[in-house]
Amino acid sequence: MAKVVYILNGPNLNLLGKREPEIYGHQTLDDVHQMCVAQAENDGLDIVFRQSNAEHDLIDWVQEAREAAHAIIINPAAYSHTSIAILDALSACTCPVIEVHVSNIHRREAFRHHSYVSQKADAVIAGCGVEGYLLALQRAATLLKES
Ligand SMILES: O=C1C[C@@](O)(C(=O)O)C[C@@H](O)[C@@H]1O
Repeated sequence: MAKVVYILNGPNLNLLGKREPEIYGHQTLDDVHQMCVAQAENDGLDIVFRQSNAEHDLIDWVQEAREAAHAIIINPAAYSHTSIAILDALSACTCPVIEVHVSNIHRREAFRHHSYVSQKADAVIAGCGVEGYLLALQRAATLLKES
């Protein structure tokens, strides 16, 4: 049976492609979803791809992934910098967690430099544009092959 990777996206990522394209690029979240489906197929992985602007949805989905996923890829967006609750939910998971940021958060405003989620993440990918999602999937596939 194929291993399952949850790919969770936080607030405002529904506006990818329209929002600050000079920072986040021109590809939409739907494009990212399609790219991830194609790569996951190559790696023999099943993906669950979701986005919400609500912190509680992300927490509920991480709790769901705790039972259902073999790995979690998460772009918590602005909640990276504020949400101890998402960190706690991820900390309750035993599967690999990979954090993705489209932009290089370390080259931006100081308030973006710290991510609570990074404390739990096995890997952090930032500044690779939406390709970061594919790199995260590649890493998840490697970790799942090793396990
Ligand atoms: O919404 C986002 C997107 C982001 O997570 C990124 O993907 O680069 C970076 C965050 O600082 C920001 O709040």
